[in-house]
Amino acid sequence: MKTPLVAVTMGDGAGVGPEVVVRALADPEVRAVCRPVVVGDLRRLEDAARITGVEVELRAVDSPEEATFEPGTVEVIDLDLLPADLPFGVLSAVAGDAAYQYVKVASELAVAGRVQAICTAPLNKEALHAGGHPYPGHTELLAELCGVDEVSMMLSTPTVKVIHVTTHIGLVDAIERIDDALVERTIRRGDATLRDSGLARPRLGVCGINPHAGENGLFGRGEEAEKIVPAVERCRADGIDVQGPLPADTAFFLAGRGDYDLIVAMYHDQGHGPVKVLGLEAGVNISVGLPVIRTSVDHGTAFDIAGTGTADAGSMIEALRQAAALAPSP
Ligand SMILES: NC(=O)C1=CN([C@@H]2O[C@H](COP(=O)(O)OP(=O)(O)OC[C@H]3O[C@@H](n4cnc5c(N)ncnc54)[C@H](O)[C@@H]3O)[C@@H](O)[C@H]2O)C=CC1
Ligand SMILES: NCC(=O)COP(=O)(O)O
Repeated sequence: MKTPLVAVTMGDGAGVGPEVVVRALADPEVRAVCRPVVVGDLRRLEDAARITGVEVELRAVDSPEEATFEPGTVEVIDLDLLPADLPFGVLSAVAGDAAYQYVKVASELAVAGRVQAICTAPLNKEALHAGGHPYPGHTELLAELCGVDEVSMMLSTPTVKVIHVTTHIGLVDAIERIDDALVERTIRRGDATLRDSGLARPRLGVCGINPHAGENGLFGRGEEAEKIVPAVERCRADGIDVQGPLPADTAFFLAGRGDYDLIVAMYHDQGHGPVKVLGLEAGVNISVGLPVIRTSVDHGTAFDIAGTGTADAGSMIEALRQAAALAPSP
């Protein structure tokens, strides 16, 4: 049986993306579960292979259909957008624009059904903006490229999974944006995703916004009662096994203990903080609500170590595995 075709975007060429891509695609376990085609810059990937000491042959192809997936070979749709002397670890508009172009090509391939999933290496949001693409991140960019209004970010680790009600907006704006309808849609999206992955009755815990989930009105301005309780009640009435609002720290403690399959976090750092404590290699970012499968590393461009050959490819390897697991049959 054929494994899924996965378009792997190289991310920001000045970051660790090229290094984690070549490392991950040389991993026999990854190659056993998917047929990867990189969308990026061939020369940059050759630099990364040299720096990391990974022995692979990099080969340009025009399309996924042309790729042969021979062992020891990594095939690349070479957009050739980066200057040969692009320094590692330095933010640039040219690398930000290139990162955008890789995602655009990968999403076109996925929407057309020519690959079964996208797996993204990290882009730098400031570089993306400098390159003329003012998206908060991949999630919002892919939503637009795929013609979808709302997508949720899920972080998946073996210990805990988190879906976010809001992500890339300021904290004051996030609290303003959260309402019961958005909380309800996020709970339903998270529940459906876990059911699709084979869990018959996922157990969800929903975080409050304020410390101690407001402690019955002691902290905050009643946001839990207004924005979260009605959503939880409607979902429970429909048979979803969801509890909350819970104090966020308690929610994560309980999830770590095994009481919940999925935590619903209200804002970016509420969900990301606990996941990052588990280690960079543990986390995979999954976009929930796109018409295509997209997974990603859960770390950034790491400009401080880019070009040194020390970047850990664990998150990229796990992101590729999960892309393959979630992808429809080719
Ligand atoms: N999926 C994506 O495209 C993501 C992109 N970003 C973007 O990356 C940029 C930099 O973000 P930061 O907050 O500095 O986080 P970062 O994850 O790039 O770096 C934080 C720390 O983790 C280390 N680190 C990161 N990845 C590593 C790896 N694979 N192996 C070993 N060490 C690693 C770095 O060296 C640094 O010390 C920002 O523009 C951010 O928006 C951040 C997260 C995800
Ligand atoms: N903190 C995760 C992150 O910023 C990644 O976002 P995205 O690029 O996957 O939208």
